[in-house]
Amino acid sequence: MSTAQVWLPIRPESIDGLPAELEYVHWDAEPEFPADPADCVFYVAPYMKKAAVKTQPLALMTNLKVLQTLTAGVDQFLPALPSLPPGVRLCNARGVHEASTAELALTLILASLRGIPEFVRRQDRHEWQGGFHPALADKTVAIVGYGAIGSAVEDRLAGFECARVLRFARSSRATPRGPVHSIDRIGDLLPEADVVVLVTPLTPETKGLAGAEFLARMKDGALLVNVARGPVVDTKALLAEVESGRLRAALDVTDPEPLPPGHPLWDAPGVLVSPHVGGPTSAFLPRAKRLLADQLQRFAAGEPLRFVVAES
Ligand SMILES: NC(=O)C1=CN([C@@H]2O[C@H](COP(=O)(O)OP(=O)(O)OC[C@H]3O[C@@H](n4cnc5c(N)ncnc54)[C@H](OP(=O)(O)O)[C@@H]3O)[C@@H](O)[C@H]2O)C=CC1
Ligand SMILES: O=C(O)C(=O)CO
Repeated sequence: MSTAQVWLPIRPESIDGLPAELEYVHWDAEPEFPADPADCVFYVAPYMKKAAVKTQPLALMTNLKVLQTLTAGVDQFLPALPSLPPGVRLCNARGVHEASTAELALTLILASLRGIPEFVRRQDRHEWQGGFHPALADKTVAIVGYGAIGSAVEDRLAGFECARVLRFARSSRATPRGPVHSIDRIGDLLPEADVVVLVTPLTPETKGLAGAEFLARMKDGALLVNVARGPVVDTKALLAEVESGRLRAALDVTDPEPLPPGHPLWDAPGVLVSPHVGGPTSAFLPRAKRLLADQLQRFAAGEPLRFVVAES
C-alpha cells in the first residue's frame, strides 16, 4: 500500500473543508478503476447508480476502513459486508435525505387525495371537469417507521389540520407529540388510519410488512404511501386491493424496481407511481458535501465517525 486514499463520486475540489492530509481520488463508477483499490481507506459509494453497486471494487479494497453511503437506506450495501476486511465501518447519509423524502411523502399524499394525476390527464385532453375529492384535513395519518424521515413527515403534516397522527416503530416510546406505538400494535390501530405512510428501512422484519393481512386491516378507501423500499409492500397483495377499488396507493419505490414496462402497477386504478425520487433533489448535493467534509475531518483527526450503522 502506497498512499491512504479517499475515493469520492463527487469532485473533491467542489467540496469545502476537506482535510488536506488525505489524498482524494474522484471515482465516478466507470468500470475502470482510477487507482489501486488497495490504497483506498475511505470509500464513498456512488449515489443512485445501481450498476455501480455491482461493479464497485469493494472486494479489492483490502485496506478499507470506512464505507460511506450517500443514501439513508443501507440494504443494498449489507450483503457486501462479509467480504470486507474486519472492522470496516458502514456509515449512512443521515441528515441528507430527510427533508426531500418527507416533502415527497406529503406531495404524494396531497396529489393522490386531491386527484392531481387525473387533472393532469384531463388537462392533456383540454377537459374541464371538477368534482369532490378527499382533503387531508380531518384525516388520521399513520407513520410506519417513526425515525428521521418519519418524524420529518409529521413536521410537515403540522399545518394540515389532521385529526390524528399514529406513529409506529420497533419499540414503543413517548415523545412530546404523543406516543410512538410498537409495530406489534399495528393490527389494532390500522383500521383507524385514512393514510398510511411506510418509511422503515428494508430488513428481514420489514420485508412484506404491508402484506395481505396488513392491507386487509386498512380502512376502505384508505391510501397507502410507500417511500421506504419496494419489498416492504407485497406487490401482489396490493394489486388485489387496488384492483378491487378498496385501497389507493402512492409508491415512490416498487418491487420490482425499476418497474418494468407492462407491469400491472403502472395502470392499476388509484395508483400513483413516482420513480424513486424521494432523495435526489436540489437539496442532495450541498448536504452530501457537508456530510462528507465533516466525516473526513473526523476521520483525519482520529475522532469517532457519525452515523455508523454496521461494521464488517
Ligand atoms: N424514497 C426515497 O428516495 C428514500 C427512501 N428512504 C428509505 O427510508 C428508510 C428510513 O430512513 P430513516 O428515517 O432515515 O431511517 P431511521 O433509521 O431514522 O428510521 C427508521 C425507523 O423505522 C423503524 N423500524 C425499523 N424496523 C421496523 C419494523 N420492523 N417495524 C416498524 N418500524 C421499524 C425504526 O424503529 P426504531 O425507532 O424503534 O428503531 C425507526 O423508527 C431508509 O432506510 C430508506 O430505505 C430513505 C431516503 C430516501
Ligand atoms: O437514501 C436512500 O435510502 C434512497 O433511497 C435514495 O434517495
